[in-house]
Amino acid sequence: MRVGIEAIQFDVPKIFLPIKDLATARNIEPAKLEKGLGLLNMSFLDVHQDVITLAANAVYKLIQQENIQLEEIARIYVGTESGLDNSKPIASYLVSILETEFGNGKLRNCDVVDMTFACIGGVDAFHNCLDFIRLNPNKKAIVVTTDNAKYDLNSTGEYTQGAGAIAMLLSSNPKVMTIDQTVGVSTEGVFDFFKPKQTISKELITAGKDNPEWFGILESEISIVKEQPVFDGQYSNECYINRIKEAYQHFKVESNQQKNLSNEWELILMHLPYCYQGRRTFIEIFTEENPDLLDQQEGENLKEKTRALSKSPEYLEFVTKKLYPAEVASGNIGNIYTGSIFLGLLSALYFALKNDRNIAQHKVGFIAYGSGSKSKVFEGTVQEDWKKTIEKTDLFNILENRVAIDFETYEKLHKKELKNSIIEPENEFVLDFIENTTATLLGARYYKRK
Ligand SMILES: CC(C)(COP(=O)([O-])OP(=O)([O-])OC[C@H]1O[C@@H](n2cnc3c(N)ncnc32)[C@H](O)[C@@H]1OP(=O)([O-])[O-])[C@@H](O)C(=O)NCCC(=O)NCCSC(=O)C[C@@](C)(O)CC(=O)[O-]
Repeated sequence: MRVGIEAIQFDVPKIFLPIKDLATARNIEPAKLEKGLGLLNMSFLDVHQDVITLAANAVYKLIQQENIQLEEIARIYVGTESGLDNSKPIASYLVSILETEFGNGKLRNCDVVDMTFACIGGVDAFHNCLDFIRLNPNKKAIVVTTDNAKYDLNSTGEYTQGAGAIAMLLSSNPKVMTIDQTVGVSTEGVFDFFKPKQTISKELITAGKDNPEWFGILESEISIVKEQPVFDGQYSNECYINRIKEAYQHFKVESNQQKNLSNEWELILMHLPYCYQGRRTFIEIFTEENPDLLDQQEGENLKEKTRALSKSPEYLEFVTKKLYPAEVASGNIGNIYTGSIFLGLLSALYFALKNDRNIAQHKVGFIAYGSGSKSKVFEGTVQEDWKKTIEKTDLFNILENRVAIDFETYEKLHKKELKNSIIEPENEFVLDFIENTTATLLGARYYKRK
């Protein structure tokens, strides 16, 4: 049976910080970030936004674009690692937001939930819903990924920040792409990047009561989830590489394909925690799959030869054809955690469309990663009708029309010091207020469309 992606949409903040401004302010050579890591611009949330507004905007656009009747949606599964509540999922917020717009009770029989496993939680929600459709081919599901990839100021994660949401309609009428059932997996329990509940003192909670970052904390409680992760950057890279190599091998075994898959795949879509992480990692697989090319490289040992191969015309041509199309949006947005791999998919398809590349019926490879850690590798096939839906997303024009903010504004937004929006919201969902007086609703978030 054919199941997969019928349509896709996205939402990102209308503001961004140019990476060279961050580099200058932090005394980092701009070339390191721009040429070394591939970073150009970084999306950042405006005052009226959070991960729920991003998710709601992406789903709203998907519903309008595809003229979806809410009653026909059997599932809304959210992948996120930026949950705003330890009990009530983002999916539940989406139900009330969408019903306010499209009619009360329309999602009463819809199964909704959030799934969390760092950046791979969106892929988990995606696979879960695809399996559901395989069992129920007459049903449809929406998978939403939404995250605010926020790191501490002055940390090595700071220049990899980003924010955004992706919404996908999954069905047995996959006009954009079919997704195969076989999945390669590699898992290991590690601490490369995580968001532990931070224990803080009662005094600090009282002092911070008016800080929106700590909303909803009762004075009797002493734990909060901090937005920013605890992480070890270079170790997380190591985990990323190891998991991906293992999942890739597992995929070959599971799918009975011992051939060179990277040759078979027309496009390769990887989780991109920053733009060039995919190309800096894939060289390891390319090396194993091209031993003759490796032998031709200069160098005393495997490490030196691999490095030489990574700069070779053959690898650069491979990167330009297969990896670069997915990098275009990433370099202009930053990490969006659970949505990063799907943003890569949208970017690659939009890029192919704009460059008149004929990719219908071609196979693409997905390589997902989530810290903690897990990688999943799987395949999809682009469908004949892919162009019509992808064109409607207007991806590159929307990115082009965003507004740059200066470094000072960025720092104030990061510290939540601003009260007024940088860009007045228009045709979008906004966080209206957070209840802070009624005891039984303390911390409840309310949204509206402006
Ligand atoms: C990712 C790191 C560790 C990077 O750390 P870093 O120290 O900023 O950069 P680096 O030293 O690893 O690499 C810099 C590159 O720039 C080059 N360079 C240097 N100077 C120049 C110059 N002048 N001109 C041109 N190039 C220059 C330099 O040569 C090198 O390239 P290479 O030689 O290796 O190819 C850091 O940004 C970080 O800590 N990020 C946060 C964690 C992270 O993103 N980890 C990635 C893997 S884990 C993951 O993907 C999961 C995650 C994070 O998404 C979370 C989740 O699952 O929920």
